[in-house]
Amino acid sequence: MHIPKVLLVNDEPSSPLALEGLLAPDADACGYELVTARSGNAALREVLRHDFAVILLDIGIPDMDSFDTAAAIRSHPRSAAVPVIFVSADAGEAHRLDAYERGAADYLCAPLEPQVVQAKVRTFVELTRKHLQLQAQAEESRRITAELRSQRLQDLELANRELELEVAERKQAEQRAHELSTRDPLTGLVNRRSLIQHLEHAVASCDRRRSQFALLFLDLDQFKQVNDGFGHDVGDELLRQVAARLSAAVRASDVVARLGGDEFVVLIEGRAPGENAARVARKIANAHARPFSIGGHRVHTSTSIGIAVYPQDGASARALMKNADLAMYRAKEEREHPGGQGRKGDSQGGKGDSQGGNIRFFHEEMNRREDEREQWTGELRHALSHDQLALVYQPQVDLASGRVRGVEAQLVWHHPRLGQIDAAAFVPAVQDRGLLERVDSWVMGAVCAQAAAWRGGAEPLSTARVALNLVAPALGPDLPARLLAEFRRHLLPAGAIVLEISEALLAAHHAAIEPLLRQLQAGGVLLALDDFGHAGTSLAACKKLGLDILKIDPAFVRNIGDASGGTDLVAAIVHLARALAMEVAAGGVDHAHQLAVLKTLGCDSWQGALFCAPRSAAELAQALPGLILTDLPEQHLT
Ligand SMILES: Nc1nc2c(ncn2[C@@H]2O[C@H](COP(=O)(O)OP(=O)(O)OP(=O)(O)O)[C@@H](O)[C@H]2O)c(=O)[nH]1
Repeated sequence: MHIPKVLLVNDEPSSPLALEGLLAPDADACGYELVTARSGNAALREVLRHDFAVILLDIGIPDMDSFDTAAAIRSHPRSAAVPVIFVSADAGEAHRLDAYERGAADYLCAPLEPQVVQAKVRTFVELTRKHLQLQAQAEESRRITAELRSQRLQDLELANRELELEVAERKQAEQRAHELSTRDPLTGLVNRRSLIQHLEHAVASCDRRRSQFALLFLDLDQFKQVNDGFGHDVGDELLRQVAARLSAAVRASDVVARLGGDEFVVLIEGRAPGENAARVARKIANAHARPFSIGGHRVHTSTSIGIAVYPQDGASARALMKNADLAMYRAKEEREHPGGQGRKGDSQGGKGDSQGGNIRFFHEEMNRREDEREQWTGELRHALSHDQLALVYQPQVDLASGRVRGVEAQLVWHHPRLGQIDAAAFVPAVQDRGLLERVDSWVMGAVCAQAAAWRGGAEPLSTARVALNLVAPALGPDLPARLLAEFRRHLLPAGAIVLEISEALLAAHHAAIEPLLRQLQAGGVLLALDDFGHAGTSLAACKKLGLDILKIDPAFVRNIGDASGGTDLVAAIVHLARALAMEVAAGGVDHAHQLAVLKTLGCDSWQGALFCAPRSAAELAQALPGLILTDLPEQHLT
């Protein structure tokens, strides 16, 4: 704490007015400091240097008049408020009054009474101390106020920063929520919901401007196999890379969306959208021709693309999507069943084959076909539950012995309107895989039951193996279990049942099918490759899969003897099948000369109208004995 000072202006320490000796003991006791000046000028210098509690001014100081000194002290702002006590040997009233008028706080006359002087000085010292205390307190409260203000400012700044941060976070969260609601999380493309909005916007703007836009609907081919073969992560990465290639193939203004699974949509606005769409579709298909490199794997894929143009191919966003989807579906069918009857798209729809995919434009005809398909599907569902399905059997004859070696069961439908129709007439129109699998279950049950019934009867059916065909487009993973359950339920011996597998099914699902085939063979079911030569299956694949029987496509049999080398082709097939230790059977044998050639080539068995058209089980059992003895054209068999 600041120590109060007292200035003694006194020229002569030994004079009767000498103040030092008088105040020194009191200064020590009361805690103040004495400063002495021996002249008026010295006093002024001290005043400029220190703050004093009180000044005791001896009137008889040298070099300046005491009153002038007092006036000089009072005139300076630093010392104006310091009380000045005059000390004088002159106790005259006039002198005293003069001193008070010049601002003296007190006037002391000799002889000085020490206690009085000390008491007066102490009072001013005490006042100064109080004043200093108050000043210190005021200073402290100013400091606290300043600190509080600064603290408050800091708090405010902090609160402000926190608020700004919260606002930014909220904005980010809103942005994220917006992206989540409009973007597909896997690929970052526009999602289905957002695409619908883009479409509706495009519809409105085209209506206003009387313009057009095109929609490309894409679906990857055999994507499931990528998941099954390489794992879901590779499937995900393929989807991401496909998304990137799609985005790279279109302009920035075009919208690329992922609907889900392996389905994508591209929306193309601007001039000549139809032509543009075809060009973009080719570009996209070509972009799929290059393999994708994923985690050390080279993954091949292709895409089926359907194109619909607004407004001619659909009067609303929804209708356009449906029709582009339909066109895509046709493109896929065309790819999976090239030249397939009933599955081939309409010739007016327009199609394009690029290496990495198949492209089709929508045409109204497709809708008509779709309606037909729906009708077939509904009627087949009804047929299944109303006993309208049946099996007919065509014998398969051993070429060497002429005896019936087996029968092929064929599915027919006693249609209430159309009469009896073959499976080929309706199966391609039914897209409901689940329904087709239910039909297959029925076929498996009926064939096994019939085979078991014949087993208990007369030759040759009691030893004939019964072949069956499936209608579902793929062998489901549970198929072996379903077929073997029927097989065992009817106590059939190994080799009693032959499963005929189409080439198309084998080609499309080669990797996944192998363990299923092994399971069937292990359970005693023989396996035949149906209609060989139809879809270009390699014999190496047959060998790898260990198939038992190879059935030559009737189309090749029909060409036996023609000028284009049909016989040579059949000869080559028989030869190769022999080299692979497979049994060879021929289907669709309608003429005796075909049979003669097949025998010469070393074919094992045959079936066809030449011997017997497909018949119901009962009719066949009745007809067989006579057929074996009488109908074979022996002259052609030698
Ligand atoms: N990896 C991955 N697979 C998915 C995703 N969403 C759906 N899938 C799978 O994608 C497959 C799509 O089915 P489909 O289109 O019928 O399969 P596909 O093999 O391409 O058949 P086609 O289109 O007839 O050629 C199914 O196996 C789904 O499980 C996904 O986000 N990631």
